[in-house]
Amino acid sequence: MDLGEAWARVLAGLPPNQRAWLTNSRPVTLHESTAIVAVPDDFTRGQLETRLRPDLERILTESFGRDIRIAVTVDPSLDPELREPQAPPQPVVREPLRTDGAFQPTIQSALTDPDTTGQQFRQPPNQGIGQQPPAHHSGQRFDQPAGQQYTTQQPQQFGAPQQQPQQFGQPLPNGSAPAQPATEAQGEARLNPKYTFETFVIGSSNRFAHAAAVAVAEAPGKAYNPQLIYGDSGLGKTHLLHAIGHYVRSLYTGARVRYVSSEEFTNDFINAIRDDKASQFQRRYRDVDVLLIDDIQFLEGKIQTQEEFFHTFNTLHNANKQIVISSDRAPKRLEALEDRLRNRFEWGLITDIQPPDLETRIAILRKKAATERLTAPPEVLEFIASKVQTNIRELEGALIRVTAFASLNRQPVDLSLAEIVLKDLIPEGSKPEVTASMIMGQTASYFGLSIDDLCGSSRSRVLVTARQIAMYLCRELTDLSLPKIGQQFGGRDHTTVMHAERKIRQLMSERRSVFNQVTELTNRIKHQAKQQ
Ligand SMILES: Nc1ncnc2c1ncn2[C@@H]1O[C@H](COP(=O)(O)OP(=O)(O)OP(=O)(O)O)[C@@H](O)[C@H]1O
Repeated sequence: MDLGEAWARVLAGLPPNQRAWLTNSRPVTLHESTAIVAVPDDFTRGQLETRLRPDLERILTESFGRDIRIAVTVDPSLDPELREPQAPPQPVVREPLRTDGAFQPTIQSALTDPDTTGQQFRQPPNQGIGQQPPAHHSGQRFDQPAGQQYTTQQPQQFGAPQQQPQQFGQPLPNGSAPAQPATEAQGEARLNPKYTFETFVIGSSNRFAHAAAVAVAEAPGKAYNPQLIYGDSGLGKTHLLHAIGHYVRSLYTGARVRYVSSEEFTNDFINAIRDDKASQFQRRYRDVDVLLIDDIQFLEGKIQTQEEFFHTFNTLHNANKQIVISSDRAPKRLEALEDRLRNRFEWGLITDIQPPDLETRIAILRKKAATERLTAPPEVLEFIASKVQTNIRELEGALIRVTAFASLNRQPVDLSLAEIVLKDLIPEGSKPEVTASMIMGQTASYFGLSIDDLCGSSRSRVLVTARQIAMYLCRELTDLSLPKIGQQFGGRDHTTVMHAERKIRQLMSERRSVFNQVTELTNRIKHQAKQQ
């Protein structure tokens, strides 16, 4: 059965008062267990997401013989009143600019063979894994050099009236400059300039999440709301959240975008209560057009913060503002989160990211090497990609180690050198768990310091380096988030951890002593983890 047939059963199976809501709706596509349905306006979407959802999902589940959930997207062109009665004949354009929100073709064309009717997502032929989606993707070409896609020459005004879809950002000709300087984008929105769609490598493991993220950025508040991206640590969730933020800001002038980890949200909330600044806090998170909230699992068990986030969510959702959430688990498995929050997450589109396959890992390394100006021949990239399989952060870390070692020794990067540097990498799967306290303990004893020294405020040179190495290793060897690592080191801010990571990466290729210290410590820590 295809989605069209199943949808006919839905229409036949509903009572007339419910069926009326579906008059101008359209089933778009089925991806795994998610049926995407387009409706003409936000009000209808609200009805489908709440009142009609149980019946729709029941009939679809019966039709397909497996659990199906719906994700509802707004496509204003489905509104009969907005259709042009007699559109003048148009010349045939191979890659038309979309003016109606652009989200369904985006997600569909990114995932389907252009020659099929698009009822099933599947990998397009001729498309190498790890490459960009087809050129017709949302009317833009994807074979342009990095930095030239996803940008517009004249960003559109944000908050255009809903019935005027042509006001939404239209991807404009290629090669145009970003609408806003990176510094501004980094400021209020707090976005990492490196995490953009251009630097994100697409493979079968993340294609759906990526396509949905592009769709959401092109039509914030309309395409899918909320979008939830889940997957294991280091697979690119944060990267996608930031990429959405950048792209929205380049498409819509004045769009208010805010990225926050849920730990920061929690701390901010606690401080606001303490300092009696609740209304300031609320303005910060509610007066935005796009809220990107990372690692939502940290809200588990935090009742008051969940309550506050629930209201933030409702305020934004009611005002058709976009919410994008990341989590390390599917919402169903966020057991210590209140039902009403979990339930709201299910209103939108849930997308997962899986560990990348070998070709995608190689493509990621190739891109990383190009952006960081690291030189490594293909066989070395393949070797690294075959050694590190489940965490992209570790994959990048391995590349940095190999190239840093080569530069220190003034040797070319080749296979034998890579084998030497990575010989101690323990095969994944049997990977023992490394904890922050192990790293801190080993680092402290290696440098003849105490844990208190690492957590304290002394800025002597040895101490600063030791502290930064320990933070770097926490980043590389554990799944801890930046704020969590900051907390371990005497409640430091997450930006301090980011700085430490950058600093040590740099020092490793400049100072042999630092490279040796990091390597030696890694071995000791992994050895200890194996013993336990
Ligand atoms: N598909 C990809 N293409 C290019 N780089 C990627 C991709 N996926 C992840 N990365 C890189 O891998 C690193 C880790 O990614 P990121 O921090 O987004 O992971 P995460 O899923 O948010 O992890 P965590 O749950 O631990 O926060 C980043 O440097 C990111 O740029």
